[in-house]
Amino acid sequence: MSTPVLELAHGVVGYHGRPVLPGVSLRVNAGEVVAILGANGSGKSTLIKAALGLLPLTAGSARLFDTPLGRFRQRYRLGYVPQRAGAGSGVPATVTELVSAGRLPRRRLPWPRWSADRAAVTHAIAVVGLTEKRREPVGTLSGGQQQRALIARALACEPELLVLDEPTAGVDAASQVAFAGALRHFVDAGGTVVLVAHELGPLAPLITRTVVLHEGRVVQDTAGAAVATDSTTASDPGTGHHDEPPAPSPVGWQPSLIQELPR
Ligand SMILES: Nc1ncnc2c1ncn2[C@@H]1O[C@H](COP(=O)(O)OP(=O)(O)OP(=O)(O)O)[C@@H](O)[C@H]1O
Repeated sequence: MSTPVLELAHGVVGYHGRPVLPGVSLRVNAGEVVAILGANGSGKSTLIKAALGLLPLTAGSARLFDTPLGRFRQRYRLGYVPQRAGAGSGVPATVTELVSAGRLPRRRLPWPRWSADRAAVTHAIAVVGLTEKRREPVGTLSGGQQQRALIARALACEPELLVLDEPTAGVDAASQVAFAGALRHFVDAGGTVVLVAHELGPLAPLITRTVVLHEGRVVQDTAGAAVATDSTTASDPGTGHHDEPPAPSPVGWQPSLIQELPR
C-alpha cells in the first residue's frame, strides 16, 4: 500500500465568500511526481496552498504525511516554493546565506550543528548548479538562477515533499534544464514532488502523474506527463492577472485536448 504524503478530501476554499474550489479531492503518494495543470484562475495555487494549510478550508479535510493538518508539526519534511517568489530584489544576501535560511526548520537547539548544516547547504547549492555563484548576492543573478537558489533553499532542509508553484515560469532554458536535473536528483533519492505548471518543458520526463484542474475541479487525473494543446492552459506572464476561464464547451471539458507525452 502506498504511503500518502499529501491529501485533500472534499476541500472547499473560497475568497471573500466566492468559492474557488467547490470540493476538491487529491491524494499524492510517496515517490510520485505530480504535475497540476490548468488554465489561469482554475485554482491550482489555491489547491496547493489549501493542502499545505496556507489557506483555510471552509469544508473538507487535509492531511500531510498521514497527519491531520492541524496536528502536523514536522514542517521540515516539506519544501514549498511559492509562485513568483522573487529571491533577490534589493536583498544583499548571498546565495549561501539565502540557502542557509532554508536549513532553519531542521535545526534544533543546542545550536549549531555546523557540519551537517553546512554539508546540506553546500549540497543543495551544488544540486541546482550554483556552486560557482555561491558567494554572489542573489540580486545579481538572472531570474532563472534566482529561481534555482529558491529551489536550493527548499532542498536545504532535506524535505521529503517538494511543492513548487510554477517553478519554471519565466526561467531561461539553461536554468530549466539545471532545475530538471536537481529535481531528478531529488526524486531518485525517494522524494515526492507536486508542481504547478503551464508548460512542462524539460520536466516532462520526470512527471509520473498529471492532474488537470478546471474551475476548481479535477477534470483529468492520468499517469505520466501530459500537455495542453489549446489555450486553456495558456499562461499570462505579462500582467500576472487571471484570465476568465474559458466557457465550457457544449460537451464539457475535452480530455482529448490533453496529449500524453512519452515517458
Ligand atoms: N488572494 C486572493 N483573493 C481573491 N481572489 C483570489 C486570490 N487568489 C486567487 N484568487 C482567485 O481565485 C481563483 C483561482 O486562483 P488561483 O491563483 O488558485 O488559480 P491558478 O490556477 O493558480 O491561476 P494561475 O495559473 O494564473 O496562477 C482566481 O479566480 C483568482 O482570481
